[in-house]
Amino acid sequence: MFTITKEVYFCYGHRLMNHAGKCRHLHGHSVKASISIQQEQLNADGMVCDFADIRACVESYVDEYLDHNFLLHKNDPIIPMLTAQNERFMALDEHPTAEVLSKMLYHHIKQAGFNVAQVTLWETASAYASYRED
Ligand SMILES: Nc1nc2c(c(=O)[nH]1)N=C([C@H](O)[C@H](O)COP(=O)(O)OP(=O)(O)OP(=O)(O)O)CN2
Ligand SMILES: [Zn+2]
Repeated sequence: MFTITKEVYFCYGHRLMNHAGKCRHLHGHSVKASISIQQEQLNADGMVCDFADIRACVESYVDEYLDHNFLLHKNDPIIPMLTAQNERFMALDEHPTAEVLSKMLYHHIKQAGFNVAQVTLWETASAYASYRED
């Protein structure tokens, strides 16, 4: 089994509504997503797939939904204020944690046809979450 990994960087603002500590306040992250693709066999070019194809797939999703966006739970009371100010945000059914965001990226990449093994989202230099389906 071969596995390749591509890293993509972007940033977002968010808050975790029910967090007991500082993360319930509005704040932002400059993050790294690490996307691993696996295949039993290499293609005719000797690759699992081209790193550039992974980047294009991930960046199209990131640019549309995540990068420089504000990620909020759908029940966050700040949403009406952002709407009134014509500010950009995305309301999620789940809390915008690193776990949830790595799962969202995983599903997009899988739906695009890649044999994705795992997505890891580094939210800070010391904290990351991974999603995979075994
Ligand atoms: N399981 C999770 N825990 C936390 C998440 C998360 O997504 N999943 N998110 C946050 C905050 O949004 C943010 O990521 C803060 O994380 P933390 O590691 O506490 O950040 P710090 O830089 O302050 O931590 P240091 O220990 O000072 O490096 C919180 N928890
Ligand atoms: Zn955070």
